[in-house]
This record gives sequence, structure tokens and C-alpha cells, in this order.
Amino acid sequence: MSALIAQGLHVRRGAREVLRDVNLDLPAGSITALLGPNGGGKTTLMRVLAGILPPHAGTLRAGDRHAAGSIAWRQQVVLVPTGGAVMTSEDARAHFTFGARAYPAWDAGRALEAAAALHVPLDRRAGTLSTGQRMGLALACAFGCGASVLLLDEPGNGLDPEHRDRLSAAVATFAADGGTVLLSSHVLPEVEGLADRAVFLKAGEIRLAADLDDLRAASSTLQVVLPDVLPARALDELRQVEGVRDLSLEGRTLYVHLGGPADGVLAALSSLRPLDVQARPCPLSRTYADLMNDRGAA
Ligand SMILES: Nc1ncnc2c1ncn2[C@@H]1O[C@H](COP(=O)(O)OP(=O)(O)OP(=O)(O)O)[C@@H](O)[C@H]1O
Repeated sequence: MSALIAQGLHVRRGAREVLRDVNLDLPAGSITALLGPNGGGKTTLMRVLAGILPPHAGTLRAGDRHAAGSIAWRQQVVLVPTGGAVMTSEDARAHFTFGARAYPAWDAGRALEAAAALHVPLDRRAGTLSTGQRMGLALACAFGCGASVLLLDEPGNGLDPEHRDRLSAAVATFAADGGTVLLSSHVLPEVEGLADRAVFLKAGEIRLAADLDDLRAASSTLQVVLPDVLPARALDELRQVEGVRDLSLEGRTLYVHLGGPADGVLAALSSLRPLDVQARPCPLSRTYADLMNDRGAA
């Protein structure tokens, strides 16, 4: 079931189109990573989904609920911007009191739980908190507000490694309870362990939206230890084998990046009498690099 569907979104900033025909489907209970280079349009997309920035074209639907931008929409689809938006002259308790008034489904227990997990001091004005503590407070409010969809814009920014782990645990629990998360990040290994889907956005266009399991299954890297250093001609021949996306050689170890089944390249390699062949799933960073450099990916 979809928690949020966007169709044909276009956004212009001045003369520039910064989102182009963006279609997005966030399944309920899923964690989707929103990935892409600086300036690719991630924050803009999140602001549109949150109902803060009206698109120039396109539609948004969240279940059978409310017009995008309405108060009811904003109570259900909540954005935590980079750095966290907090009331600098108020402490955490005042934020929670405000949350209880503004959000009909406010869950005080969940907000306090998240604040404790993220080590947010409850009695200090938000303006005096550190970057990470401020982000923790913004996240505690988001987890407490009873929204069905959370849009987290680089939520790990400013958090130390321990707090990043706690944030990941809180996000995973939110999704396991049926909540839906769209999370932008530039830290790919972290996202890889947390998200179940990824959307790659570059220059305002979605280049790929896929389940991470499907991406892992669709591409892999073979690590091949050869008895001798491979001549350049043999390397060129391997490059032509169907399914081979890229090759690199480090001494006698050959790395073959595959975008499909390994059968063809294994057959081609057999004449080289490899000493060892190991297949590893392709890391997300590789798919990211391929897509962002227009080399194509699974
Ligand atoms: N208020 C604005 N006025 C004009 N252009 C803007 C405005 N906000 C964003 N842009 C432009 O829109 C494009 C997308 O910006 P956006 O902030 O959405 O990117 P991003 O993917 O979130 O980047 P980052 O990873 O650096 O946070 C950029 O070229 C940016 O310069």
C-alpha cells in the first residue's frame, strides 16, 4: 500500500527547472533513501512533499487524505529540515507542549523516548544546544507528532557515530510500526544498512527508484586472483564480455563489476586459470557512482 504518491512534479526556481517530472511512490512501512549530488533537488522535493512548497505542476496523494499543503496534510507528512527546525528560546519540554497542541495524534511517550535515546537535554533553551542536540530535539518532535510519513533531510548531520546509530534504530522502529520514511543522505554505507529502497535524484530528475535487495541481486563484483599479471589485450577482451560493466586490475587481482549474470565472464576467465574467484554484492556507492556518471546501472 502506498503511503504517499507524487506524480509529474515540476518545480521552477527563477528560470531554472529544479524538479522535472518527478514520480515517487513511498510504500507504507518502508524506509526510502533519497540520494543524489549537492543541488540535485532533494530538499526541494522534500519541501514539495511536505506541502510547504507548491509545485508548478503535478499531484500529490497520501492515502485518501487531505489536499497537499492543508493543515491535515502537514500533520501527517512532516519534514525535519537539515539541522532541525527548533524554537531557539524554548526548551524541549515547551516544544513537546506545543507539539501536543499542534498535532492531534501527539505521542508524548514516543517524543520523550526519542529525546532520551538521542540524549537531548530537556530543560535547556534550544538556542543553547549543540548542533547534534538540536537535531535530536527536532527528531524527537518528529517521532512524537504522530505523522504517518516522515521526511528527514540529512538527519545524521551533526550527530556523532553513537547518536547516528540511535537515530537509525529510532527510524527502523518507526517503520516497523508502519510509519513511512524518506531520508536524504550523502553517507551511503549508513543508508545501505537502514533503507529498503533508494531513489536517485540528479539535476531534478529521478534516475532510478529501486529496492536495495533488487539492486544487490542485479549487480555484483567478482574478485579474481590470477596466476600472472594480465596483459592489456586480455583485459580489453574481457571488457567486451556481455554483462561486464567495468574492470580494474590491482597487481594480479582483477575486479570485474557486473551488471547481470556472471556466466559469460566466468567462462571467459576460465582460460586464464584463476587461483581464486569470489563474488560480492555491489555496494550502493558503486550503483550511485554509475548513475551519477551516466554509466547506467541495474
Ligand atoms: N530558494 C531558491 N531559489 C533559487 N534556487 C534555489 C532555491 N532553493 C534551491 N534552489 C536551487 O535548486 C536546486 C536544488 O536545490 P536543493 O536544495 O533541492 O538540492 P539538494 O539536492 O537538497 O542539495 P544538497 O545535497 O546540497 O542539500 C539547486 O540548484 C539550488 O541552487
